[in-house]
Amino acid sequence: MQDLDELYQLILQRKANPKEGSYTDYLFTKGLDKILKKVGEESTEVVVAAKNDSDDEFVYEVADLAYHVLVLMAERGISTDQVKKELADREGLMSKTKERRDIKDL
Ligand SMILES: N=c1c2ncn([C@@H]3O[C@H](COP(=O)(O)OP(=O)(O)OP(=O)(O)O)[C@@H](O)[C@H]3O)c2ncn1[C@@H]1O[C@H](COP(=O)(O)O)[C@@H](O)[C@H]1O
Repeated sequence: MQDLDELYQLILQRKANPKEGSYTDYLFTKGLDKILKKVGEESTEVVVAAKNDSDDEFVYEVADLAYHVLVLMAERGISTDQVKKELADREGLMSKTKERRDIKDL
């Protein structure tokens, strides 16, 4: 069982200690442009899979995209905690916006 935080930590470990035969290491060695290309490709694959009937294929492509986004975050030096904080801040902001919308709709 591997959650996104554990996967991110493993990706950071690969960045700090390159491992022979590791695909993550291969991406870091190739650099930012290669990682961006993969994120672009995997995003398109998610869009295509979402239009098809297979949930398994869709889940597979979302997992591929999640992995490549985590590699991109590690390359850019952004932690999962920073994204979680952004989402948490947004939660407060969104509920305030909703309150304002509800008041306007009265
Ligand atoms: N979650 C993933 C993961 N998801 C996708 N991929 C790789 O992403 C690639 C996507 O397939 P593509 O056909 O698009 O790419 P490709 O033809 O293999 O490679 P390119 O030449 O296009 O770059 C595959 O090679 C997958 O193995 C992943 N590689 C590694 N992980 C995890 O990352 C961790 C570290 O793994 P290693 O880096 O292999 O040690 C482990 O927990 C792994 O499970």
